[in-house]
Amino acid sequence: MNAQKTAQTSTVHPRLEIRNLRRTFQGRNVVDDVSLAVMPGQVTCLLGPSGCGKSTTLRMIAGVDMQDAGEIYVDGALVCDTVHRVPPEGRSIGLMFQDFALFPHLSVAANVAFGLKGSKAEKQARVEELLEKVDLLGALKKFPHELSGGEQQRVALARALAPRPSVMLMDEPFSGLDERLKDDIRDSTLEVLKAEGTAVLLVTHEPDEAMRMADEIALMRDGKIVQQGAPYNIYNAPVDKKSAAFFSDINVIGGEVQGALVSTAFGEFLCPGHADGTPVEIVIRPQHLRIDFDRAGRGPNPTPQDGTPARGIVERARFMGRESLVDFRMDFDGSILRATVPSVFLPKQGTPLWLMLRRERCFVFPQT
Ligand SMILES: Nc1ncnc2c1ncn2[C@@H]1O[C@H](COP(=O)(O)OP(=O)(O)OP(=O)(O)O)[C@@H](O)[C@H]1O
Repeated sequence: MNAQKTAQTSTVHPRLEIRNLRRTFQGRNVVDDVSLAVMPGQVTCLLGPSGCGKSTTLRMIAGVDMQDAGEIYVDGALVCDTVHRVPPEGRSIGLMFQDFALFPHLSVAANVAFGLKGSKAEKQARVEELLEKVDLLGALKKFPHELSGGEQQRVALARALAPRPSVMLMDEPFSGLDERLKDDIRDSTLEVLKAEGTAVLLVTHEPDEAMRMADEIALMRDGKIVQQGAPYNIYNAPVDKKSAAFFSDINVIGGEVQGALVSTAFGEFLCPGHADGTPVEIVIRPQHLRIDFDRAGRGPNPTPQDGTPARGIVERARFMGRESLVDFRMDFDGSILRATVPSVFLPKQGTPLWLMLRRERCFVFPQT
C-alpha cells in the first residue's frame, strides 16, 4: 500500500488526518482517542505540558511507532491502521526535530539535496529554490560548522521540505535556539511553510510559540485533546480552569450557585445550568482586573461592566518591562489576587487599592 499523492492544489482532503489514535504503554493510554485534521498550508500546534503524549502522537504519524487503535491518512490515503502500515519513507512526511542533525561532512547544498530524486539539474534547481527561500543561497558551499545555530536550523528546514512532503511534523524545532533569534526564525519558517503549501503539525509546550505560529491549536492533556480551535478562541474561551491556566497566570474566586447566580465580594455572577449548591470558580486573567484608588476608604463607584469593587492591600509590585505585576492581599478572605498593568505601576507595599473584575472577561467553571 502506498500513500497516494494528490495534486498540491487539492483542497478536497485534509493533507493530514488522524482518527481516534490510541497508544498504550504499560496499561496506560498515553495517547487517548486523538483525532485531528490539517489542511494544506495550515499550521496546527499540538500544545500541552511535558508528558501529555504530544511526541508519541507525532511518532505514530511519522511511522516510527505504531498505534494500538485508530487510523492515519495523508492526502486522503490510509497510511496506517492497526493492520496496514506504510513505512515512514513512503508517507510523504517531512520531519524536523529539535536536535536536527545536518550531515557534518556534506556541504549545505548536499545536505539539502540528500534524499532528493531526479536528474542532477532538477535537484540543483530545487536546492537553490529552497536555499533562496530560507535566505541562504550564499551559503550553498559552506559546511554546517561554518553556520550559526539559526542558519543550521534554516538548512534543516530546507532539507526537510526539499522532497515536497505533503505533511511536515515539527517537534519543538526552535527550542535549541537563542531566545532572541527565535521569533525571527519562527516567522521566516512560517513564511516558507505557507509558501510550500505543506500541512504542518508542530509540537510545543510553549503557549507563546503556539499563539505565534498556529492557525489552529490542539490543546492536549493526559493523552487527550481537550480543546481545539483558533488561538484567539482557545485563549478567550477556555474549556476549563486548567486550559485557562496554561496560557497565563489566573486568579480564582470561589463561590456557590444559588438560583443560577454566584455571590462574591465582587458582586453576583450568572451561572446558568448549574444546580443550587454547586461549588464554582470564577477565573480571570491578571490583565483583566481593574485597579482603582482608595479615595479615603470610599473606593470607586461601581459600574455595570465592572461590578462591585473589593479592597486589597498591595503585597508586592514588580516591573517586568512591558508591564507591571501587582499582588494584592484581599480584605474579604485574605487571598492573593494578581493584576497586571501596562507599563510602570509600582504602588508601595501596604497601599490600599480597589479591584474590579471585567465581567466579560470572567470564566465560570464548576470547581475541580
Ligand atoms: N516507549 C515508551 N514506553 C513507556 N512509556 C512511554 C514510552 N514513550 C513515551 N512514554 C510515556 O508516555 C507519556 C507521553 O510521552 P510523550 O513523550 O509523548 O510526551 P510529550 O507530551 O511529548 O512530552 P515532552 O514535551 O516532555 O516530550 C510519558 O509519560 C512517557 O513517559
